[in-house]
Amino acid sequence: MSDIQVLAVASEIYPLVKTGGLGDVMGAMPGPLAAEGIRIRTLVPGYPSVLEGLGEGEAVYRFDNLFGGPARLLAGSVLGLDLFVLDAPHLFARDGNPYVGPEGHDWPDNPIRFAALARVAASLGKGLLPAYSPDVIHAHDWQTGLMPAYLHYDGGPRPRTVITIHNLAFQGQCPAELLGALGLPDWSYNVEGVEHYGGIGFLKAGLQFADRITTVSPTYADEIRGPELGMGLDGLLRNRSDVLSGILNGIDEDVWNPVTDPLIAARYSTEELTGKRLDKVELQARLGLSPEPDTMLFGIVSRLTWQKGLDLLLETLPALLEEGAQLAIVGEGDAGTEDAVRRVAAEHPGRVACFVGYDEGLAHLLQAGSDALLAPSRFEPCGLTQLYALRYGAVPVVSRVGGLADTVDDATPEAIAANRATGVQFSPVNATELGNAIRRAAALYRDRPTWQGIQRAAMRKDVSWRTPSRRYAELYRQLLAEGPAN
Ligand SMILES: Nc1ncnc2c1ncn2[C@@H]1O[C@H](COP(=O)(O)OP(=O)(O)O[C@H]2O[C@H](CO)[C@@H](O)[C@H](O)[C@H]2O)[C@@H](O)[C@H]1O
Repeated sequence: MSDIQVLAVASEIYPLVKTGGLGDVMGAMPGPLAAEGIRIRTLVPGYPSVLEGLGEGEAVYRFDNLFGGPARLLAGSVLGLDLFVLDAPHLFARDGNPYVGPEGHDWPDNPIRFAALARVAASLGKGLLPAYSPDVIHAHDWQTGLMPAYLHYDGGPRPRTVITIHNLAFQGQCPAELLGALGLPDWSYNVEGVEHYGGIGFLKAGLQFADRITTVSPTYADEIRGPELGMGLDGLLRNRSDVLSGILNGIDEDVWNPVTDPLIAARYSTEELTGKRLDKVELQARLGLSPEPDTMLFGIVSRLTWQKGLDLLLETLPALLEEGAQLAIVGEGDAGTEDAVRRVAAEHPGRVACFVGYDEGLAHLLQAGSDALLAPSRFEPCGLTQLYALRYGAVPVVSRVGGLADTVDDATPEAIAANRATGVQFSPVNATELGNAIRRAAALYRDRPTWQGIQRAAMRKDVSWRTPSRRYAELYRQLLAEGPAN
């Protein structure tokens, strides 16, 4: 079987640029997929951190005027990742977060910035570089949603297309007046085209025109077909049910491995957990929690948004403190939630601590040092922090939604007896049930042999890319077996 060439396009890729799980997935997928005969090259924006990581790169195309300024397409490889980097200084030469400016608001020209990215991906599918012709173009999230729409309106032969929803909450909506500026024809503005609730919907356009739609867990693939979690796109997703599927994320086992992790204080394995205790002491010291290695420590590392249920956790805090436990929070996000987290930490010195900001090393230490990892999300397409937690023996305590439901085995008496319990699940998602789950986890923690059994089962669980990469390879092969796109 010959290799399949896939052009992936996304606005993040770890380790060059990451604000959350999207970056991790884009950085982790190409390696395992290569073993399945899938060659992935990823097109990403030339943010300063990306250009710095790329070094020289080879200029393979020059645009005199790409959406308002000159640009270059660079090709190169970084740490085994084959990249195209869109060096468009008028769009991407901005420090800090890729999406928001220093005042914390979205960059006003985000529609143009990401239309340019999608346009270049589509053009690569239409022969921009004679030496490179991808079989499939795979878009990820709203930033790249216009790619299948451009190919549709360009007409003529084109590669097959896939779009993956990493988070339906972010849809990329902009005013209809931008249609021309985005390079879309007048007739694209209708409900069967790019129109979405009286504007232009980037993600909507992708979902409308991609040959296949995937999301990052089977349960989320079901949930988004319903009005509750469909976020206004459930009707479209129901109509396209025959091409929609859920493929779980895996983790990068080279980056997230407690046996080798250089970012934690002490390394450990399923057989030898002593190091984990040292990591807990280090985490307590780093965050200013009382140095109590035997006290149960709950951790959470998350974007601080409504999705992630931080407000529920703060409401449930009395239950956690009544159990005598400690809480470590690492995250950044909504200003109100950031303030609430700081306030709670100040009110409970030594018992609750937080780091408000982004710190990759601390995220690793939190996984290594926590006894239990909280993920009380209201919805969760897949979730990576509970997968890292499984690998690091930080027993996940999660809401039973999306990928959390699919990846954590609840510690029922039967599951414990059968040695397959790997965490604690709760439902429905509210503060009362979260409180009950925290109490249940604390009771299990006090029963040391049972707790260690759960920890070890968690650490042994396969959270690698092995199965997911087979599923993606199958998807690409099925798509190509259907013959030419036009
Ligand atoms: N303050 C901080 N400092 C350091 N690291 C931090 C951090 N806050 C978060 N992180 C890191 O960001 C990543 C978060 O990934 P998740 O998949 O859990 O959620 P996210 O909502 O970003 O991703 C979306 O996309 C992914 C990928 O498909 C889906 O799994 C998920 O459900 C969906 O919401 C983890 O690597 C975590 O350690």
